[in-house]
Amino acid sequence: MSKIVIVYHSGYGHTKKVAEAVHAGVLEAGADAKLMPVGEIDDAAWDELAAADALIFGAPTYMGGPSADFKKFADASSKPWFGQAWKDKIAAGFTNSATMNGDKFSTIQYFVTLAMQHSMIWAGTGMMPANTKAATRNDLNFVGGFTGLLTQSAADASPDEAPPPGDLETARAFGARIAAVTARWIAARG
Ligand SMILES: Cc1cc2nc3c(=O)[nH]c(=O)nc-3n(C[C@H](O)[C@H](O)[C@H](O)COP(=O)(O)O)c2cc1C
Repeated sequence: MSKIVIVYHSGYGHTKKVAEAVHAGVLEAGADAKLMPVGEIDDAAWDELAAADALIFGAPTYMGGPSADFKKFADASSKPWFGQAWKDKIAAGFTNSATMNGDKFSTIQYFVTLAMQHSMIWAGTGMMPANTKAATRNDLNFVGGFTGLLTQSAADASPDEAPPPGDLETARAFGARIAAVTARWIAARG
């Protein structure tokens, strides 16, 4: 069974909701999944990251990039980077923010760069966007991420209210996809 760690930061709980939905999707797809908030990473957690087959990065978009807490984790990952401990693991990422666009892609692009520095294998959403006239807010992939999962939480909504159900369903499907990609990668690797 493949092991997938969702390593994320959430300042106010919205991105945590997304992380939990991604986690549920990974489990539903039959992989072993662990939620790892960046604030709780100790030596044992670094070992778990090194032992995983896939890492899914998650952070809210703050000021057009990943939150500082996530960046602190990324900087600390220079230690496994020295020995290329994450080489050839599957990598994927998600971000949540208040504005529909809000420069979310800068955060996803940062995750891709982080993954490439670690010599990981990036996997995108593999989902078509809901972008027709008939599309509604709770359709799968309404926010329209290809490179990474994008979700939106209204600025005045609590984590109980946002992101909306369609975005959380998209997060579950994303988790299931990354689990499927990881299973294929492991099988091919032998
Ligand atoms: C310091 C700060 C900067 C923010 N910058 C952005 C931004 O650049 N784009 C955006 O769409 N939303 C921005 N927001 C809104 C958050 O992304 C949004 O509230 C998100 O749901 C917070 O997720 P969290 O509850 O997991 O922290 C910002 C919020 C804060 C607190």
